[in-house]
Amino acid sequence: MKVTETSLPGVLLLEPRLFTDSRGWFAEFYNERVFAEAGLPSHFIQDNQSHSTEGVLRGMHYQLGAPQGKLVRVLSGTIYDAVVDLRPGSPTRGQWAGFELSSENRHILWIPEDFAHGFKVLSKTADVLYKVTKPYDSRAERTLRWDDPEVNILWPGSATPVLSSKDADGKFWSEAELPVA
Ligand SMILES: Cc1cn([C@H]2C[C@H](O)[C@@H](COP(=O)(O)OP(=O)(O)O[C@H]3O[C@@H](C)C(=O)[C@@H](O)[C@H]3O)O2)c(=O)[nH]c1=O
Repeated sequence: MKVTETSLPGVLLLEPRLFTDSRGWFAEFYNERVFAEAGLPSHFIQDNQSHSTEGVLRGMHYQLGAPQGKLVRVLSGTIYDAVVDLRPGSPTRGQWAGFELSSENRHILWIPEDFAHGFKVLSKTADVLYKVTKPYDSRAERTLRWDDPEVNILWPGSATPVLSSKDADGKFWSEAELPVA
């Protein structure tokens, strides 16, 4: 597994080793020992999958006071995955980073706790699978606006994304309840 640091400390891009033969390929996407050696959590309590059509944008989501670490990968299609650092005291708080994840590149994104997370679907459809470290808690759930002008995530594509009503009502950075130390 190749592990690459990103512009946001703690956010890691993982590339599993591919074993190719005449039948196709094989790869380990999660290995408890390898994750522990890389300093990543090796205990995940839930696997989630979502299926979306082109132009759908889900995000930017976080759980206040009950943060989840997320391990994100794409089973089919291509997404632009974006994270915003919300960590109290972090030198990169308020900064974002974006990554193209696809079933072709098989990249995996590790997102630590206290990041807002979201993605936009760039292919006809996309299936996204992600493991989380802590339980889902709808009361703790918060949405930061995908198009907040202060954070200013540069999403690919010009069309207005398809949003849930919850995400369309996301909070601007200036008014959002953010994690505190
Ligand atoms: C996230 C989640 C949702 N649900 C339910 C609640 C709701 O009725 C339905 C759809 O939920 P949402 O609209 O919040 O789904 P979605 O917009 O896909 O939410 C997800 O977005 C990505 C970007 C993330 O990072 C995830 O952590 C999660 O917040 O599924 C669960 O039962 N368990 C869960 O863990």
